[in-house]
Amino acid sequence: MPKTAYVRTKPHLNIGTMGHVDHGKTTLTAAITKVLSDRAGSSTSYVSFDRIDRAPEEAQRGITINIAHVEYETDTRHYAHVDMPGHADYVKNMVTGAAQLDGAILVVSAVDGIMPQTAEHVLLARQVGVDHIVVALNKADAGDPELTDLVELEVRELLSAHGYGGDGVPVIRVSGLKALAGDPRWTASVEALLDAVDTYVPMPVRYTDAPFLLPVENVLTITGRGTVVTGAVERGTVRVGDRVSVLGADIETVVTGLETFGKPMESAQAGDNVALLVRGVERDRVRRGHVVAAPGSVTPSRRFTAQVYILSAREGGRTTPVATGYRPQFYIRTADVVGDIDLGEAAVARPGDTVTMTVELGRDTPLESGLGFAIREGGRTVGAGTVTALL
Ligand SMILES: Nc1nc2c(ncn2[C@@H]2O[C@H](COP(=O)(O)OP(=O)(O)OP(=O)(O)O)[C@@H](O)[C@H]2O)c(=O)[nH]1
Ligand SMILES: [Mg+2]
Repeated sequence: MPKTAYVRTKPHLNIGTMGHVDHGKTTLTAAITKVLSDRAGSSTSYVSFDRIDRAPEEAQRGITINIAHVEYETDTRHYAHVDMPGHADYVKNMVTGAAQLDGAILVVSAVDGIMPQTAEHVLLARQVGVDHIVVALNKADAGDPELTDLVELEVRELLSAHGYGGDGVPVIRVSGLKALAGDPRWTASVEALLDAVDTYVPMPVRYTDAPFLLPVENVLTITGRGTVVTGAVERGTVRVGDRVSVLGADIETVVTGLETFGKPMESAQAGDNVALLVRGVERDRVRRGHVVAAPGSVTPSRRFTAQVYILSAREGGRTTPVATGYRPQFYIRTADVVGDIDLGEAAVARPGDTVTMTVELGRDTPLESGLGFAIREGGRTVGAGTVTALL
C-alpha cells in the first residue's frame, strides 16, 4: 500500500520527557498528543499511554529499545518526542536518547519533589549537550500548593547548579492525568507547557551541509525489504541512492529507502528522526552504537584526552577515588564502550574532582573534539566528560 510522503511544512525539533520513575512522563506524553490532536484542523494523532509504554518495537520485532518515540505538531513546529524511562537501570538509554535532544521536558512530581533520577537526568542532559530544559511540575492536581512552591524553588536551584540558569527556566504546573481525562483547567496547563516549549527552546543550528552522520539507535529487519537502521541525523543530508559507510561494522552500502514516522522521504537532514533502509546488509552485522556516515568523512579512533568531572557520592557517584587503570564503560553517542583511563601524574581523582585524563577505548569509535560522554560503572553514572583531543 503506498504511503503518504513526509511533507516538511514546519521546522522539526527533537524533544523528550525525562525525570524520576513514576513522576508521570508517559502520562504527560500521552496528554500532549491528546491536547494537540483535539485542536481544530490538527495533524497530530493521539497516542495512548498503553501505546507509548508498550514500545511496539519491543513486542513486535523482538528488539529492546526502552525508549518510545511519538510525533506531534504545534502551530509552529513539528516535534519528535522520546519518552525516556525513569528507572535507574534505563539511564543508559536515557543517555543515548538524550544525545539527540534539542530540548527536554523535565517532569517532576509536585507531590514528591526532586528524587535521585531527577538530579541524574539533569546532570546527564547537561553532559550530552541538551541546552534547554522546560519543567513540568506534574501531578499539580494532587499537590498542596505551598508544597508545590517549595518543589519549584528546589527544581530551579537544581537547574542553576547544573548551569541551566534556573531562575529563567519556565516551570509549568500541569496534570497529565487530568488533561488526559479532558479536564479543561488541566488541558490548558498542557497548552501552556507546549507554548513554553515552542518559545523557550530555540530552533538549533542544523549542519545540513556537513558530511552525513547518524548514530545508530536501533536496527530492525523489515521482511521482504531488508535491514533498517534508525536514529536521528546528527549532521548533513542523506538521499535515497547515496553511498554510506557503517562504521563499527566496516560495511559500505547504499541507502535504498528513507522514512520518518512511517512516511517515506527523498532526503533526510540534520535533526530528522529517520529509518534508513540499507542494501544487502545482514541484520546482525549492524548494532546500536555504530555510526552511519558519508564514506571517508570520519575515521574511528580509540585514544583521546578528556576533561572529566567525577561525580560526588551525593550526586550518586562513587564514594572512593578512581585511579589510573580504572576500566569503566564510556557512553559516547549511542555507543557503550569499555575504556582504560590514565590520570598521568595525578594518578588518582576523588569524587567531586574535575580532571584531565587519557582514555584508551576497547574498540575504534568515531570521536571528535568537543564530543560529550558519560562514564558508568555497575549501573550508575560516575563521571561526565568532554573529548578535548584525539591522539
Ligand atoms: N494525580 C496524578 N497522577 C498522575 C499524574 N500523571 C501521572 N500520574 C500517575 O502516576 C503514575 C506514574 O505515571 P507514568 O506516566 O507511568 O510515570 P512515568 O514517569 O512515565 O514512569 P516511568 O516510565 O516508569 O519512569 C501513574 O499511576 C499515573 O496515573 C497527574 O498529573 N496527576
Ligand atoms: Mg514512563
